[in-house]
Amino acid sequence: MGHLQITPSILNADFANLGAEVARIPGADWVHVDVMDNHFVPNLTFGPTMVEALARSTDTPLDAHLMIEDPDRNAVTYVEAGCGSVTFHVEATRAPVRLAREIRSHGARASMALRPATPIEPYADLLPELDMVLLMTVEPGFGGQKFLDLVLPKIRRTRALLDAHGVETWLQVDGGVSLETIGRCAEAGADVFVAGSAVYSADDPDAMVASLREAAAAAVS
Ligand SMILES: O=C(CO)[C@@H](O)[C@H](O)COP(=O)(O)O
Ligand SMILES: [Co+2]
Repeated sequence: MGHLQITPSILNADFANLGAEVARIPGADWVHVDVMDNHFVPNLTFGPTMVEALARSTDTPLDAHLMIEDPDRNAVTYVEAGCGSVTFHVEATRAPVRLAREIRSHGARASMALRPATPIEPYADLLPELDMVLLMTVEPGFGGQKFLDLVLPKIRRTRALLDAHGVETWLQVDGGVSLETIGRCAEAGADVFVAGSAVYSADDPDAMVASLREAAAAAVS
């Protein structure tokens, strides 16, 4: 397991002031940008032009979560826009190995996301091709949803598969992560934590980033 990282999602931030919103979380390891196309999920956010502007506004690396159809066609655009990590959904791609290799060859970390009901086992042999696996702990599409405890066994099984492969692949969880739920995720084996509403509904978002980090560390100490 790598060191514990906190990756705030700007989905619940003020979209009219994104540069300023990101400046409120200097303690974040990454900024998580949720790209939604209104096809793969029933919500629409922003595309590469916005992401590129955001990348210029901060030194914190961007972690793009692509909830789009046909990521095979568009994922590299987000590397070119300045993202240090690009996550595609396995349910949306025709060729996950080719896509992961393409993202890596353009210089970004390659990551693959699974919806809550998608099992990890069919993809076990792909893990060495990936820098990160993202397990969704809500149905993708919206911030502020309730954490799905039913994903916890899959987090444990994914951690066991990663350990069995002996790879450095990070294990990210996304959806409903808060002070109340982050300990369960860490204890199950996650090491990268996306938190949207928990961070941006806090009076002091950066203090919440620190508190989340402490809560995750306490669960595995
Ligand atoms: O990808 C998604 C939602 O589809 C997430 O990144 C959420 O935006 C996280 O928000 P919270 O569940 O933490 O409020
Ligand atoms: Co996300």
